[in-house]
Amino acid sequence: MAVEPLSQKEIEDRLAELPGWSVDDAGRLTRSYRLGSHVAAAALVMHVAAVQDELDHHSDLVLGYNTVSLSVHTHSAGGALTAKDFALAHRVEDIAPGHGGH
Ligand SMILES: C[C@H](O)[C@H](O)[C@H]1CNC2=NC(N)=NC(=O)C2=N1
Repeated sequence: MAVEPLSQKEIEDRLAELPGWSVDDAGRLTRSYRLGSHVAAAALVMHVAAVQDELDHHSDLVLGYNTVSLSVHTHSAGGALTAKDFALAHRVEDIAPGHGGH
C-alpha cells in the first residue's frame, strides 16, 4: 500500500508530540541524542537498526563521539515525510532513554 505524504499541518501537529525532533533544511525528520559513552552510542545505533528492519523503514543513522543522529524521510513517497517517519521517531524515543540517550 502506498504511503501518502503528510500535509504541512499534519507535520506540525506530529512534531508538537516529539520534543527534540525537527524538520531540517532538506525536509527530513531529524534528531540528535547525546549518550554517556561512545560504546553506549554504538549500542543505540544497533538497537535503532533492529527497529528499522522490523519497521522496514530506515533512517540515515550517524554515530559520533557520544552522539547518535538520525534523519529520515520516505524514499517511496519521493522524499516526503509520511506517517512511517513519525512512527520510527516514536519508536526511537521509546528506546533511547534505556541507553542513556537524551
Ligand atoms: C523494499 C523496501 O520495503 C523499501 O525499500 C523500504 C525500505 N526502507 C525504507 N526507508 C525509508 N526511509 N523510505 C522508504 O521508502 C523505504 N522503503
